[in-house]
Amino acid sequence: MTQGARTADSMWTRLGRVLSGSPPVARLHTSLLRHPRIAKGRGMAHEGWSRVLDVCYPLIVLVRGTHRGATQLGSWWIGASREKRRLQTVIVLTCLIGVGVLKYGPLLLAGAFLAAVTWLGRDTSRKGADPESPEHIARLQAIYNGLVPYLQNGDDPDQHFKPGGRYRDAFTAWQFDEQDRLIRLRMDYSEYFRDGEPDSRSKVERALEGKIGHANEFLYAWDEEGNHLDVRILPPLPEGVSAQPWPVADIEFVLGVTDPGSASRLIPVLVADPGAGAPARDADPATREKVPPGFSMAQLAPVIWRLGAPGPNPHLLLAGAPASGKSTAVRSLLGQVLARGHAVAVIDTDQTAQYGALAGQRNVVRVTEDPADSLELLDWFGLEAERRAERTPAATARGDGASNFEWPAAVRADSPAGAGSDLDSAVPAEPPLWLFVDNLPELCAAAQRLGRPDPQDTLAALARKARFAGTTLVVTLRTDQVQAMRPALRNQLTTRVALGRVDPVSSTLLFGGTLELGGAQVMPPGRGYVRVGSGPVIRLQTPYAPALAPSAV
Ligand SMILES: Nc1ncnc2c1ncn2[C@@H]1O[C@H](COP(=O)(O)OP(=O)(O)OP(=O)(O)O)[C@@H](O)[C@H]1O
Repeated sequence: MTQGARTADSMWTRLGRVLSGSPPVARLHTSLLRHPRIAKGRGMAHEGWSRVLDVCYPLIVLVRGTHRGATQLGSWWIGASREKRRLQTVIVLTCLIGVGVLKYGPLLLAGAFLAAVTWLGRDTSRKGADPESPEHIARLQAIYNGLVPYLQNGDDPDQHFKPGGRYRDAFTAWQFDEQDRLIRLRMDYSEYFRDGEPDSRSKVERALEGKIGHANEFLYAWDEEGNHLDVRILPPLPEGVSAQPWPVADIEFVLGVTDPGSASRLIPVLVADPGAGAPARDADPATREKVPPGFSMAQLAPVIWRLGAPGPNPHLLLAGAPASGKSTAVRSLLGQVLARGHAVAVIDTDQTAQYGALAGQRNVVRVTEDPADSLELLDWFGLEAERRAERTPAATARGDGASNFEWPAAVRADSPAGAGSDLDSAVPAEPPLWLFVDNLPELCAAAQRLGRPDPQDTLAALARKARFAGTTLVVTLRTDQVQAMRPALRNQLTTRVALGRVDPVSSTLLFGGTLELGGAQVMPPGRGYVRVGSGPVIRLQTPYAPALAPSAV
């Protein structure tokens, strides 16, 4: 805030205090101040007054300097003895006259006077004071104080964190956004702090979240070599985004939306206004022109999963906490896949009947819930991928005949023969084929119960072949089950999504590095993180996709 604005503010505050002496006047005063026109007028008056003060600032400095000089001269005159005063006055006057009679003497004297009064008139009110605003100082100091119990170390020669210390002893950089929210904080800590131990880090991260606010999301970058912690505090991503026809290329699939800074482009997205009820799932390009009531069109950053021919990241691993939105994300993807005429097979060993509405739809090869049927479908998929890999790759990759393709009755669940017989029969010209496995550990447990080999080996082999067969795998599981997953399969599923909170171990397995994610104790459904191939880890909000007929997705 400029000095002018501060002065104007205190003027209004004083006036308010005088006026608000008695309750009725106080009420009138408050309601007057809150009146939109008066508030606007006050804002304009503040602005105008601070501009006037800014323009007149040099004059103010000169007047203040002259005044301070005159005051100092006055006190010298009163304090000095008569003889001393006389002698010093004669010396100074002689010097001034001597300089004044020189060629450029008057100019020199005027310059010296200006320099002296400018120096005397300088703003000394904040000399040595912290340049941050008092509100920011209070917030940063509160965060510092909250970290002291976890980061103080008696052996630290720099004593970055100590009771009674100042936030500047440890914090090296911070940033507030236009809404005055802290969005970045960088700090140094003792070299003796055990930053390699997840437990120690976790305590610091939870303390930071407690002090900065659980409503935010946090990205932590621990620099173990340099003993620095860089924290990024991110605002919530937009909610109310539902599955809709995304304006993207045919080889692109939208996994959700992210921060504008994390995407290379923005696209128009229909967003439900808060409290508008169910998201507009059935919005189509025509309604984009005319936004339905309760919705607005926003330019949002999409998370794009690009599937080329063959693509570098053709398989997706979707991990998430219970009820974090895994099946919903799968449904959103299924809708996009089917809308492009691709074929899908779904294994839902969870038996949640989430995908029941898909059975019998065009290009839905089969939806299985029964473990034996699921394993059979997996076997068929393996043979089919092998057969496709041996056939003309170009035809498969292009998806020639995708829209007119008829699946043989043998593999369709809605046909009488579809319950398992002859699944390995040959299939003619083909659209790209997808296999969705919702809840992989359930399928593994079922295979074990039936005395069958671990499906993870089959899936890993399938994933390797799939690059040349035009097939794509999408596998979901709970985040805490990522550790138990076979690396051979995990390494093949290079597009990674984690919904909900992610513990440090799973985060490292899914996203690598020392990046740690934290934030709200309860994240909204569909909120998480994503990394496509070797790209950066970015935030993700998946679209809402209710279990309806996929033709409307
Ligand atoms: N992107 C989203 N926007 C709004 N609501 C969502 C979103 N994703 C999921 N939900 C809601 O969250 C709830 C749980 O979703 P879902 O069943 O997809 O989670 P899940 O992780 O598959 O659950 P489970 O662990 O039981 O398999 C549902 O009520 C769903 O409607």
